Amino acid sequence: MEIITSLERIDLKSYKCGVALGSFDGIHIGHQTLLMNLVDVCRKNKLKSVVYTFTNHPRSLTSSNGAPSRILSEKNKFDVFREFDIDYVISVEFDDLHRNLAPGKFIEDILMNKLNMVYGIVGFDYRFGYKAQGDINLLLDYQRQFKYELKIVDAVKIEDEIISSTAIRKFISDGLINKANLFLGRKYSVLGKIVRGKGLGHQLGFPTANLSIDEGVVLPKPGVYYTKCIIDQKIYYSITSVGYNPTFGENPITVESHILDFNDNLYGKEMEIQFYHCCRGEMKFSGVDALVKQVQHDIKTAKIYFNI
Ligand SMILES: Cc1cc2nc3c(=O)[nH]c(=O)nc-3n(C[C@H](O)[C@H](O)[C@H](O)COP(=O)(O)O)c2cc1C
Ligand SMILES: Nc1ncnc2c1ncn2[C@@H]1O[C@H](COP(=O)(O)OP(=O)(O)OP(=O)(O)O)[C@@H](O)[C@H]1O
Repeated sequence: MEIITSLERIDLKSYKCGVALGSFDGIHIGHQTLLMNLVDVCRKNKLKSVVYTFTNHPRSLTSSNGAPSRILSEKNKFDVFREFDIDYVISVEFDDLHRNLAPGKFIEDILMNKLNMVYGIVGFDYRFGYKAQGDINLLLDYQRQFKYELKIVDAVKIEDEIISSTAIRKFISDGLINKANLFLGRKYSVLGKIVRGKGLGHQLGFPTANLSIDEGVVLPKPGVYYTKCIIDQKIYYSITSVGYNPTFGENPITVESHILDFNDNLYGKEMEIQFYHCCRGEMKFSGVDALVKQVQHDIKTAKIYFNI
C-alpha cells in the first residue's frame, strides 16, 4: 500500500482507478463494507484501488465546533488500511482549496484528471465539495459526462442503528467499549510511546506503563479497563487506568497500563492498548492503602475476565 500525502504527488493518470471517498475515521464496519467491495471490484477489473481521504477532519474548517476527536491517530489509521490490501491511500490536508472546490470541480479536477476514476464507491450519505453541496445524486448526474461506474452502499446497521464514526466516538467517551468494539468490528485501541510517570505505581506494588497520547484522540471516560497491550509484536494481558488519579490531587489525564505478572523496563517503547471491557469508573480513595486494595481486586477480576 502506498501512501500519498499531497495532491502534487498524485501520479495515477496512466492507470484506471477505483476510488472510495470519505473521512474513514475509525474504519468501522460501514467503512469496511466499502473497502472490501472496492478491493474486490478492482481486483476483478484490474483497476488500482484508491482511498481518497483527509489527514484532518473536514469539520476542522467547516464547523464552528472544530474537528471531532479522532478514533484513529494517523499512524493507527494507515495500519488498519493496510489490512485491506488497498493499492493507494491518498491522505491530503482538507484545506481551503478543498473547502472552496465546487462539487463538480472536485469530480473533474481530482477524480477524473488526477485519478482517472472508472469506478467510484461511496456510502448513502456521502457529501463533498463547497458547503457539502455535492451528494450521491450529483455523482449520479456526472456519470453520463465522465462514464464512471458508481456504487452507492446502503446504510450498514447493527440492531437498527446506523454505524457511524460519530456514534462510535460517543460510545468510547461514554465508556461503552463493548458497543464501540461491536461497531468497529475490532477492538478500539490507542497507540503511543511509553513515557515516565511519577514512579508511584512501582512503590505501590503495581508498576504501570504510561502512554503518551496524540492530541485530539478520543479517550474512554475515566475508569479502569480490561485491556491487552502489544509491545514489540507481543501481546500481554493488562489492566488500564484512564483518568486524573484523583487520589493524588489534581493531575493531567493519564493512560497507564499495569501488565499482569510482568516487571521489566519498557520506557521509550511503542505500545498499543486494545480495550476489551470497562471494569469500573475512576474513584477518589481516602488514602494509598484503599487504592492498593482496590487495584489488587481489579487485577483479580481482570484475570477472571481473561480466564488466566
Ligand atoms: C488498575 C488501576 C486502577 C487505578 N484506579 C485508580 C483510581 O480509581 N483512582 C485513582 O486515583 N488512581 C487510580 N489508579 C492510578 C494510580 O493512582 C496510579 O497508577 C499511580 O498514581 C501511579 O502513577 P505513576 O504511574 O505516574 O507512578 C489506578 C491504576 C491502576 C493500574
Ligand atoms: N454505516 C454506513 N453504511 C454505509 N456507508 C457508510 C456508513 N458509514 C459511512 N459510510 C460511507 O463511508 C464513507 C466514509 O464515511 P465517513 O467517514 O465520511 O462517514 P461516517 O462514518 O458517517 O462519519 P461521521 O459520523 O464523522 O460523519 C462515506 O462514503 C460514507 O457515506
